[in-house]
Amino acid sequence: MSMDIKINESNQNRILLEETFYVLTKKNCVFRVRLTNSGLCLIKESEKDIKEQVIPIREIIGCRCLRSKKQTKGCTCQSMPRSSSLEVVEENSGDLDDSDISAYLYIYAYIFQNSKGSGKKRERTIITLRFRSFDKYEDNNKEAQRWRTVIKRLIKGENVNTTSILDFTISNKYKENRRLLILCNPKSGPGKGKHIFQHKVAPILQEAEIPFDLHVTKYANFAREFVRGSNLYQWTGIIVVGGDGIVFEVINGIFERWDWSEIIKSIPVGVVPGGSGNGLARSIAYHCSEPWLPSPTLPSALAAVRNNRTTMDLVRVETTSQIMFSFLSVGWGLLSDIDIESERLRMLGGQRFTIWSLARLIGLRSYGGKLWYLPAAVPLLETKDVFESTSGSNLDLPSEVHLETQTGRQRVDSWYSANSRRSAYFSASGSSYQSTAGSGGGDPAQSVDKPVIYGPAPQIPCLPAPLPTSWKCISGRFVMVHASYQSHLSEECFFAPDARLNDGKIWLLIVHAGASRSQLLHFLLGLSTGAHASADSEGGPIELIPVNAFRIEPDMSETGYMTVDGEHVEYGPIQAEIFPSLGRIMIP
Ligand SMILES: Nc1ncnc2c1ncn2[C@@H]1O[C@H](COP(=O)(O)OP(=O)(O)OP(=O)(O)O)[C@@H](O)[C@H]1O
Repeated sequence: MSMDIKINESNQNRILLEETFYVLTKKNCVFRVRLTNSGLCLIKESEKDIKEQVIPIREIIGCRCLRSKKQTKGCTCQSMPRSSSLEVVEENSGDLDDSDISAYLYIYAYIFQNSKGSGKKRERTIITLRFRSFDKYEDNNKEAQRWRTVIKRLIKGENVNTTSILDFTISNKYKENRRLLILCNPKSGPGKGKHIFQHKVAPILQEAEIPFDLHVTKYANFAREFVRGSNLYQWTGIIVVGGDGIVFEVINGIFERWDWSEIIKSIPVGVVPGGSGNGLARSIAYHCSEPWLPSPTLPSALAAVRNNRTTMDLVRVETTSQIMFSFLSVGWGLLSDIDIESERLRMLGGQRFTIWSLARLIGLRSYGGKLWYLPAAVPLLETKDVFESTSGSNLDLPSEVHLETQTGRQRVDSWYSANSRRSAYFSASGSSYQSTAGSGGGDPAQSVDKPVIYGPAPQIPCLPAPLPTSWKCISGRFVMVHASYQSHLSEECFFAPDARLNDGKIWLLIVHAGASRSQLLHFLLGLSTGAHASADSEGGPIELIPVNAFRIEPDMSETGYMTVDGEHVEYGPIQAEIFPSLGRIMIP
């Protein structure tokens, strides 16, 4: 066992490529740059000392080979000298400077740094390596391309050995085989979806040299129809730029395809937050210990370019008229009221929830009905990615580093197990269902076409059928019943602190009508920090219970709101069951 670890460690640190570079502006300063399976190591040797910094491969997102750009002649009356900053272009550009035989390798990294006060933060760093050891550009380019190929393969998670590097010649240079579908909602949140994509995501895709096709949604349900009707196999991933509503459309569009099981396994979904809630994007960042800063697009953009993906629990939701697959929440009562009624304050972004929470607390409502739930049998097992900080004495790299060589040198998927565990109760005989109403967002009263919903077969009795005695039942009045399968319902709502993307549990929060206003205020304030979720809540006025499935039967003499992933669905009986790890999601 320990032998294996040693072999593995030495493999991680074996030098794949090494080169010496010089900093033109600093005399007697030499950089030895090494590439190993675990990262890019910069060793700075000066007269005074030797310093070293390793940039882990997981912090590098891409690299590009470029040439220097032809200098444009300055105006004759120009008195200032031309800027010394390097201008580079693509190898095949008509604008390149033939007189410079150097090949430049630009390496783009987003390095974790502990900034004072604001905790962990990623800083963009560009390392420029100038290859000019040879007399001809072609030979220098050959070297730069070799480095590029090794770095790209390492980013993709491939294990590169020293013998294969010899094959990384120009004719065998790295070719990207990924292509992303971008679905961007221009109307999400404060209406900045397109801006976010152009300014925050596209530049990172360009640095990573990942091609993409951008489709801007034209109307509600556009993304759902697009996913349902397109040849998705031309893309290796789907990036959604928007809020949870558009993610809901994409996921349900997948389940409206007969080949849903193939698509859900092979094409991961990534989300770049642009909505007013952004519960999924926030939960992914939390799951991966990524810092969440005021404009939190970086973790999502990084997830889009990396090859990392993980499984995510999905929940099959059944109402009297439709079946849908949910990734975030099912709600009845207070939080759903806030979600739907605050729509009119959409322009305020996330603030709308806070303002409407206070309004609803003053005019508090409760709803009568029955709640059944099936408690989760197995306790939660937490798996968490930990970002290690680089050890040793750091170089404190600035945001740009220019270096150059010396001249003149010579799982068995859960839906299968779900099918095999089909209970004797469910009524549907296959795994496709016809909705009787328009499924998905918008006004539930508005009936559109009737798409077939495919997906795994249910494991619980269908909605009107009686439930087994193993289910618990509470009958009474509720301020709310809200279920979540993610840690965060929105950027500010830390709903289920112990929930993880794939913990296999639905976290059911029950607020009984007996809860006092001060308990409710305490509860609402605690939602932002997770303080509301105390360990021994069971039996109290506010309970948080992990379950596998639940059913709500509201008293139909009253009216109210019900939501699935923040989308309005018809008021009435509703039930939900977990399908652990059914989805695939991109993670940073
Ligand atoms: N071009 C469009 N015009 C009008 N509505 C659209 C358009 N594209 C998508 N939509 C609808 O906008 C709704 C809301 O979008 P989205 O979820 O992206 O933002 P949000 O509601 O602000 O965020 P969140 O769901 O996180 O609160 C979606 O349900 C979608 O159906």
